[in-house]
Amino acid sequence: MERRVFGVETEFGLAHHGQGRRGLAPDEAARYLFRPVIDWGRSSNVFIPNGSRLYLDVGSHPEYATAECDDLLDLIASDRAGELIMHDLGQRAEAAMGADGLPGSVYLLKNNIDSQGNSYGSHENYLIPRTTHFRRLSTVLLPFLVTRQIIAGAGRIVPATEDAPAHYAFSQRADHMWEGISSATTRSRPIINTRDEPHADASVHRRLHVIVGDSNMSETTQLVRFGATDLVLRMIEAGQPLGDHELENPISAIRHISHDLSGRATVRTRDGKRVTAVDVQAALLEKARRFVARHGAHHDRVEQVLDLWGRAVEAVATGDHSLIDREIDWAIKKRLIDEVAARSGLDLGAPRLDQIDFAYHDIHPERGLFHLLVRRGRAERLLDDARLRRAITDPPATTRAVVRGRFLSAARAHGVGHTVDWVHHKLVDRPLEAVMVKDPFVTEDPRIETLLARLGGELLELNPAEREAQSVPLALSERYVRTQPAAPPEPPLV
Ligand SMILES: Nc1ncnc2c1ncn2[C@@H]1O[C@H](COP(=O)(O)OP(=O)(O)OP(=O)(O)O)[C@@H](O)[C@H]1O
Ligand SMILES: [Mg+2]
Repeated sequence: MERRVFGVETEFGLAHHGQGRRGLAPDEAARYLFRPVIDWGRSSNVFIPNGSRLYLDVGSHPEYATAECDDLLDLIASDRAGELIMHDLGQRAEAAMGADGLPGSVYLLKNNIDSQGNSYGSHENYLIPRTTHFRRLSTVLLPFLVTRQIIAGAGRIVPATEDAPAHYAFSQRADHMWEGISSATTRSRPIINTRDEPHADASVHRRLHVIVGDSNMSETTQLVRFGATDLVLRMIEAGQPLGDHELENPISAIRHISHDLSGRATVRTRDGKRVTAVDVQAALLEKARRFVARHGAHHDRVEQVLDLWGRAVEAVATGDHSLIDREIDWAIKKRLIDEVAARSGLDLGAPRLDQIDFAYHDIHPERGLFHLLVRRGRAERLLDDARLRRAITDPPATTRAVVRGRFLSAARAHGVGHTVDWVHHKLVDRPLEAVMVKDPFVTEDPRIETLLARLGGELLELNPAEREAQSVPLALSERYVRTQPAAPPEPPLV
């Protein structure tokens, strides 16, 4: 595909630590967290002006799904904006709890395992042509995803069991995946979910739903995670021969690989060979390099993706983690844990190191250890604060998220009931005029403008300072005000 749509959904861990008393249970804390969202949108499942979705399912893992992006940096910016939005909600929840006589601290973690061992996800979405052969997803993409943890894992201290001492693993999610490819619900945790909900023209496209990834704190790790996956998909789509690494048992392989930091653990392929994660990644990387040399780079970060992908594979193969310990989450975090362990004479089973593991994923910009490492120059960034701040309010400029953001912001300014999802745009009073935007690459739609024009009145767009000054979370700030009273509206069709 020349242009691809990407989206990533992140579920956050949530905890409340009470001051001088027990903290709130996570579901109660979640209710506080989403109070401004419900006040704003009358629901705990809303699309917001930047085109993304905020969602609180039953349970207590608030979710943010980025708007559709067709550019990797937009995707990373939108995902990082999600963290800032959650942090803003967290600070407000903390204040509201305090006002209700429940002082304490709200913790929001962008990781995948809570202290009870429950797992929650970071789901990737890739638009692919419907013609992509399913078989190649299992022979090429699945082995790529099973081994991708060595280049994009978030790392984790695994507590001691009867069989093994405490140790450091590549991945947070690996031990929590149960199937290879399946169309079952995401609850059964297939690595690739084939549920057919393309949010696009179903005769042309599929939405590939990848459940296996770890949530990343590091922007550079995200770049290699999404960028390498996109390159592998491009090669599959181009019909490029990529060898066959189909695994005999992807689920035992993903666990086995995660727990062996030497990268030398072997797993069996369907045709009886034994391969390591390094073998699989190095082979696909080499193919990708040749593919790019032949076809050219399709975006301006391709070289950076290939370079970092290469260094990550080399770091694991040689054990020289310093090649990536400012850019890849598992290595950034491991370096910190190793230093504290050495300085304090602790072994990996020590509770203090466990706390560091969690605190790395704390999204609080001052308290979170990943952010501290960035400030100390020990972790790289790709995007500046201004870009992240824009992504809180503005949709990515090159996809239909622009249309969604415009529609819902305008409908709000007009004070009319409306519903939207990834594809649909509807005014409650005019259900027959609902507009479906199936093409995720369009950025304007005359039917939407016609529909909005029927509401009469002029809208004035507020500038960033005016949006900041509103008393709601910035992500929920109004984009327009109406400057004239509405003309008597045209009667709806029904
Ligand atoms: N046509 C598309 N192709 C690829 N990704 C898309 C497309 N349309 C939307 N997306 C992305 O897919 C993600 C959908 O997130 P959402 O959480 O709503 O979906 P879901 O996982 O199917 O639903 P749920 O979480 O309720 O199970 C978003 O990140 C969005 O940007
Ligand atoms: Mg989702």
